[in-house]
Parts: sequence; C-alpha cells; structure tokens
Amino acid sequence: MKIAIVGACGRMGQNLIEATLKDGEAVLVSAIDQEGAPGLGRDAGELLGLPCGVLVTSDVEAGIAAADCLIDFTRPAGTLRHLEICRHHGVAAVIGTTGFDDAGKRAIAEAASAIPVVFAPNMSVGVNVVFKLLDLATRVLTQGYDIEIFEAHHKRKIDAPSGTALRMGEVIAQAQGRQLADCAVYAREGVTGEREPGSIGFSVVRGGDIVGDHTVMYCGDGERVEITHKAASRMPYALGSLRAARFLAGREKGLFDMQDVLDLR
Ligand SMILES: NC(=O)C1=CN([C@@H]2O[C@H](COP(=O)(O)OP(=O)(O)OC[C@H]3O[C@@H](n4cnc5c(N)ncnc54)[C@H](O)[C@@H]3O)[C@@H](O)[C@H]2O)C=CC1
Ligand SMILES: O=C(O)C1=N[C@H](C(=O)O)C[C@H](O)C1
Repeated sequence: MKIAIVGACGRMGQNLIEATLKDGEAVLVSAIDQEGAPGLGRDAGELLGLPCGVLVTSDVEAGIAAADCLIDFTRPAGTLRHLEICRHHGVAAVIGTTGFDDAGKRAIAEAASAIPVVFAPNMSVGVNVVFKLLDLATRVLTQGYDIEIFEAHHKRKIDAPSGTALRMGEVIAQAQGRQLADCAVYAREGVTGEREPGSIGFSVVRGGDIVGDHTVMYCGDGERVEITHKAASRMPYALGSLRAARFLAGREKGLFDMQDVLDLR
C-alpha cells in the first residue's frame, strides 16, 4: 500500500510518517507540505531519526499521483484542493482535518461519489468507542440529565470546539432524535439566565501542549456521570489513519468514517 502524507511537517504529519515507516505493510512514497514549510527538501524521516530517502515536497500533484492512498491532516482549504487531485488520479483519501463548514463537508461527500474516502474528526480507537458509549448513555440518561461537553487542546489548535467535541454533540443529539444545530450552546457570558432545558453546552480550553481531552457530563439531581477520553500522544490518531487506509484498499468509492473502519456501526 503506497501512502502519501500531506501536512508532513506538522504535528500529525510527523506522527504519520513515523507510523508509516514502522508499518510492515504500508510504504511511504510521498511526504508533502506547502511552500514555506520548514522541512521542504529534507528527508521526511530525518527529524524522527528514521531517514527513508523520501524528500518532503510541495509538488502535491506528483506526490498524490504516486500513491494508492493520501492521508491528509492539514487545513480545510488545502484538504479540499488535495481531494480534487485524488479524484483526478483515482487515489483514495483519509481525511483527518477538522474545521470544515457545511459547503466543505458537501464537497467531501461529492468527491466520495468517485473515490473512496474516510473522513473522521478523530482516528483513535478510544474516541470511537466513546462515541458508542455516548449513544448508549444518552438513550438511558436523557430525562432529568443536563448534558455538557468539555474539550481541551494545545495552544496552537485553530478550530473550536474540536471536531471530536462537535461529533460527540451530533451523536448525543441523534440519540435524542434531534439536530445538534437546534440545541447547541457554544458560549455563556454575563447574566445568561438559567440553563435552557435540553440544551447541549460546549466549553473549550486551549493551552500548552495538551494533546486532546474530551469529557461529556450527564448532570442529574444527586448524581453525575462523566465519560472521558484523554490522549497522551498523537500516535493513536496516526495508527488509526493507517488502519483507515488499509480499509479503503480495494474499494472503488464511498464516504466512510472510523465507525465503519472499526466495524462499530
Ligand atoms: N482526525 C484526527 O484524528 C485528528 C485531526 N487533527 C486535525 O488535523 C489537522 C492538522 O493538525 P496538526 O497536525 O496539529 O496541525 P499542524 O499545524 O501541526 O500541521 C498542519 C500541516 O499542514 C500543512 N498545510 C496547511 N495547509 C496546507 C496546504 N494547503 N497544503 C499542504 N500542506 C498544508 C502545514 O504547513 C503544516 O505542516 C487539524 O485540522 C486538526 O484538528 C489533529 C489530530 C487528530
Ligand atoms: O487539533 C488537534 O490537535 C486535534 N484535533 C482533532 C479534533 O479537532 O477533534 C482531534 C484531536 O482531538 C486532536
């Protein structure tokens, strides 16, 4: 399985390169980043102490064309452009980038009508199991429980709430037969009044090098249930991405997420 990684110089890119170079099956054929990225022209494994002969390039077209599957952890505008190139060359795509607007999500679904795509806000096995736990907990704890979602990430994260927190909100709203847009509360300040019954509140921390914490609280009268996931490293995201790439091998087209990859539907 020939893998191209875009965002190669980034936090996830470096973890993906390490995971791919240590994988017995996947072969790193391209490491791509944008003009001005610090590692351009250098060996993709150099900083990891794993020199591999693949140089980091900004030639996205050639980098993608050489691969069976692109793994993209960049920014929404870049990902959408890369997806068009994948489509042109018939290359599968694993998309970890978060922060898409509705038009961006529609563009991904449209691309997936021609190529196979895994698009998921969190590639870790643990978080995907938490999504299932939330579905169960919400079905049992809806009456009389106020639901709040908390997330904390490093100071360089640019989107909020995290894609994972938003997906948690969607899972919860769906389990209640509602749309998240109809019940989400993203900010509270000043004299807010009492809590809106049935709302799903979000709170966000940004600081230091926090890899990614997520907690959902079900706050009842006399008891509180908290379901928490904490990432201590980015490697679970990278290993999940490679698992997703393997899942796509041999598929012609279609939009999938990690629930499909992990057979959790
Ligand atoms: N789905 C998941 O499991 C996870 C998703 N993420 C998401 O992945 C994305 C990247 O996160 P990090 O690696 O922490 O960010 P980062 O800022 O460390 O790295 C992003 C890299 O992408 C490159 N880049 C940006 N735009 C580009 C473009 N148009 N073409 C080529 N390269 C481009 C940057 O130069 C940088 O090297 C974020 O949206 C984040 O939320 C992060 C961790 C896990
Ligand atoms: O930017 C990050 O770091 C992360 N982003 C993803 C998200 O927005 O949910 C996944 C993980 O929490 C780390």
